[in-house]
Amino acid sequence: MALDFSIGIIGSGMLGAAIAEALWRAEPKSLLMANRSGARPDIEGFPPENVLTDPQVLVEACDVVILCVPPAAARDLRIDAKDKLVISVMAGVPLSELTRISASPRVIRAMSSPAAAKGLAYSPWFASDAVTEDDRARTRALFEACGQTDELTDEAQIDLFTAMTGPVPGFVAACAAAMARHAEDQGVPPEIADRAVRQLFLSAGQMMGEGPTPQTHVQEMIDYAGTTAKGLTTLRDNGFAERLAEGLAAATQASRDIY
Ligand SMILES: NC(=O)C1=CN([C@@H]2O[C@H](COP(=O)(O)OP(=O)(O)OC[C@H]3O[C@@H](n4cnc5c(N)ncnc54)[C@H](O)[C@@H]3O)[C@@H](O)[C@H]2O)C=CC1
Ligand SMILES: O=C(O)[C@@H]1CCC=N1
Repeated sequence: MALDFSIGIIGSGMLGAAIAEALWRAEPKSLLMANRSGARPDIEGFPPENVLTDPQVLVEACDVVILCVPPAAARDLRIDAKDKLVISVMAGVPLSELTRISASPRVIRAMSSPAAAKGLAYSPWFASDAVTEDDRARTRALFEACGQTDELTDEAQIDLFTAMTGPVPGFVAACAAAMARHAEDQGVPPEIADRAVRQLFLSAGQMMGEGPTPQTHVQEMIDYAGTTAKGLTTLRDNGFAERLAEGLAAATQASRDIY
């Protein structure tokens, strides 16, 4: 679906600017942004006059409004968007609050990531009862311009994805950093460890973007019974998945507690 509707983004920080970059590339009918300073995001060809300082002026000019301010700022944000589709990508702000903030019954709570700028975000979303099929089509189109997207049937899972896919490179960076540190501990110069690990994660990301699932990749390497199998089974037997799950659960809980 073409972005044949007008879109406004309130908040043009790291995430708002990344989503705007993706949407601008998809040539929407119109794209406005609002922030407190009126500063223009660094997006090639984005007209400075499309950046406003009054969120309500933006709302009145748009069919779809995306809320992208910090969760703490959402407490004081009030717009009158009662006949608009309102989508939030804010961490931890519940669906019920979105109607209070915007006066719209047609609200969507979503998660996305700054990888949207490269068209690589994963953006799951959960819709209120009043959201129409037309709204759903627009939401899908908008998030497909940012990468991959899914509609969820359980709002609580948005907190899980806030932990898992909202931060990019997030938990994957933690794994890369641990590998680089191990190489350095074995005497590898830091710049070589850094280059090696970046190349590994770049190639791994591309290989896992298609083909077998990650679980299948792991099982295939274990079944191959070579050097990697020894390492993977050691990780498995020492609770790697369980420790990672603890980290994700803590971040998920932080999303539930933030607002
Ligand atoms: N940065 C990230 O990696 C991710 C961020 N998020 C969520 O996206 C939202 C924005 O995060 P960032 O872009 O990182 O924040 P940021 O601090 O980089 O930018 C916040 C933006 O909101 C604007 N703003 C703040 N208060 C405002 C108000 N009352 N009215 C209008 N504009 C206001 C600021 O001027 C700025 O443009 C947050 O709710 C965060 O939880 C979600 C996923 C990933
Ligand atoms: O860490 C954070 O709070 C933001 C929200 C989701 C990902 N990053």
